[in-house]
Amino acid sequence: MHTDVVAELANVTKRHGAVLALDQVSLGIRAGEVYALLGPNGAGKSTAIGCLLGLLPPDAGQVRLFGLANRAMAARRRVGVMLQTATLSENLTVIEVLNLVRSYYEAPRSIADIVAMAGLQEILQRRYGALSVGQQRRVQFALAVCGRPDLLFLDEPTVGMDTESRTYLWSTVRHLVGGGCAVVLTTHYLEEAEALAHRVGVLARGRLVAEGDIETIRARVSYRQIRCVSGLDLAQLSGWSGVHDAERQGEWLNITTREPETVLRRLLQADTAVRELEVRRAGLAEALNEITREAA
Ligand SMILES: Nc1ncnc2c1ncn2[C@@H]1O[C@H](COP(=O)(O)OP(=O)(O)OP(=O)(O)O)[C@@H](O)[C@H]1O
Repeated sequence: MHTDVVAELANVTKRHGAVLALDQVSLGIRAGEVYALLGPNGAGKSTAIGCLLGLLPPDAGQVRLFGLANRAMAARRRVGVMLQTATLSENLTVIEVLNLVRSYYEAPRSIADIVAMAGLQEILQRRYGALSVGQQRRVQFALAVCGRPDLLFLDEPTVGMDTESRTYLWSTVRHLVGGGCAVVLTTHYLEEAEALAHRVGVLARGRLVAEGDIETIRARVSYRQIRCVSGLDLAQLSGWSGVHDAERQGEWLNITTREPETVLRRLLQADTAVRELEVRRAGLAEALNEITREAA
């Protein structure tokens, strides 16, 4: 085991009735990293988080936080959580909610720090229940960090947030992680995983089917995308050797291939007027699709 692992699932299996939600999953989250847990709906991400947090007892395997049993108070004190649902009193103002939750901790962050970290300046005196979804999300983030956690769980943290709030939260997360905090992130915004994650774990049908940094995961895709402006006939092009798929968007051609060199040579010969040529590896989305398809 890595010495700086702060949260760990070791061979964890968890069933919900007949559904095998986690199938012998082992993973470890290290201090100072963002670990993104990705995968399609129903893959087992929330179940994995529930097990790590001690909300769901595993049927088999071990769960440890900071090397301790995850229900140990000494471990739980060091954890901050922002789940998808939060039950907070609608009638309290934001500052009242913050002060209430701060009172649970021996050495909470100062109000000024929390306000700056979550961008709450404008809404401190507003009633929580009257805030927009994105504003409530910012308050929930503030509550998750107010006890100075060493391990932070962010479950779809930026759902409902506008672009500016999202970017703001990302920069705060980077700052926290720079200070040694570990973050477990689940998100369906792959842009968010690409922006934040040091490592990614991909769950599919309860199994951890891939793990590594973003580049390693992206490298699992064998396809390349060729994009260019060309007047070539789509039907003809689709029949070329090496072309997996081809589509036209106005004057643009998008070609998917596993043999970019072969296709490029022929393309340049067939159309000497080709412009705006671009070849790229498929993105994280295509990689995840391919990985979960293989797993199925
Ligand atoms: N309380 C429950 N009772 C029965 N089945 C459940 C329960 N909770 C989860 N499941 C099932 O376990 C599997 C894993 O669910 P889980 O919520 O962990 O997936 P997820 O990856 O978090 O999905 P999503 O992206 O939709 O949030 C799914 O098939 C789900 O239907």
